[in-house]
Amino acid sequence: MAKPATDDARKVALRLIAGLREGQGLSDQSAALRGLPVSVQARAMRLAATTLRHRGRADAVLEGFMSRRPPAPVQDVLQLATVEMLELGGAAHGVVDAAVNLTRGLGRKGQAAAGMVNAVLRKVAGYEGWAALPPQHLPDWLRGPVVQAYGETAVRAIEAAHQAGAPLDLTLRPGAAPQIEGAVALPTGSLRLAAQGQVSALPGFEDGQWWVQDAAAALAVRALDPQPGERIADLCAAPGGKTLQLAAAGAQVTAVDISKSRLARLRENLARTGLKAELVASDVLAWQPESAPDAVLLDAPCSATGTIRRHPDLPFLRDGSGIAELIALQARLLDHALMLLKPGGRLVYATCSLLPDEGEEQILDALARHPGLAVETAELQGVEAGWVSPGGGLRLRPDYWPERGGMDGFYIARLRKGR
Ligand SMILES: C[S@@+](CC[C@H](N)C(=O)[O-])C[C@H]1O[C@@H](n2cnc3c(N)ncnc32)[C@H](O)[C@@H]1O
Repeated sequence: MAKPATDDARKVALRLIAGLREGQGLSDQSAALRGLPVSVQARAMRLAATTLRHRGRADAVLEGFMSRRPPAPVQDVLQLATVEMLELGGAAHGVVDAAVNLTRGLGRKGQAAAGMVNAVLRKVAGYEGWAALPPQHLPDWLRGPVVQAYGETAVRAIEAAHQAGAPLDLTLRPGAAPQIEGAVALPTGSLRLAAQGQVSALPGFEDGQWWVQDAAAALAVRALDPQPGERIADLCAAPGGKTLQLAAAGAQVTAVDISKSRLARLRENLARTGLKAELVASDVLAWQPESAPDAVLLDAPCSATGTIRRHPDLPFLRDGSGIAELIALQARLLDHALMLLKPGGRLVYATCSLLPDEGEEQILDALARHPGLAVETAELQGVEAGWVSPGGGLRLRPDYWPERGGMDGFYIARLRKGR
């Protein structure tokens, strides 16, 4: 008989997956986890995330054993059970029994489908081609432009990186050297851990020696090269990985973000690390500092398509319909940030997107709008020559460093304002 905790985790994982159809991402659904033992929460999250990472492959297997696709909640059960057996090595007997019970719990349609679920999953249990199935494709709205930008072979490698998921990267405070078992120093300076355990239990968390930040994200501040005492505006700052880097370098940081709840997380991060920054809750477009900053970091809101390794729900939540609006907002934010910056000052523009429209193209358009503005190629430790795009910015992709565990997709450009 399956353990009750495992059954609970499956039930919660299915609730989380169903929530995507209501537009709720995995991390938006913490209410579904409230009150459950931590182990069940962790197992449910892992099951839901793994199912989403392999959903397309599970469908490919299931299609071979069904003449018609069942209603969505039944398909969710089939996908979850398929991934549990073929990817996570769950014992067929327990997984199939649990899936049949979960299907029966879906009301009248579920009662009618239980026999089919039982029969199909017994066949799935004997399926032998799982390892050879290609990673699931990006959704069409994203795949098209990304294939156009990087080519089919690169996109397959990006899809493989999404399937593999992400390790845990830490940015160290200058001088910190925490002893974390299994941690490996990356060429760019971040520390990487393969295992995703409880972050707050790792050495150096309590005394703020480091913070969690993907290795690609950490390069935006390195490109800005903050100097002690410089006045730096960190625009779109929360939850603040980059604010912490700027403050740790000794800069006087003003961190601006429109979201009060995200700024509260930034405040917690500052308290834990003992680092200092002035926090401003405001729309960047309405913010006017008393004097022009020496440098600006603009980590603009974007499609976040570079973070699918860590957010496997994203392809199922978005349909690309909001991208044009985001691109227009990024351009307005960039113009405003340039207007605030002192003449001759530097500005780093960053987006965690795979789409050139939110990166390379955005900068080309800004250069055309602002005579005197120039892109500077930042020479950074550990950055490979092939990551520098023809326009001089850094194009980072999830398929880079495959032997090390990849990195988030990012675009980072350092600009110099005319005098
Ligand atoms: C990519 S995230 C920033 C991540 C952050 N820089 C870090 O390193 O942790 C984008 C942020 O932009 C903020 N944002 C979106 N539109 C904004 C606006 N018009 N003014 C200020 N902040 C905005 C969001 O609240 C979100 O926190």
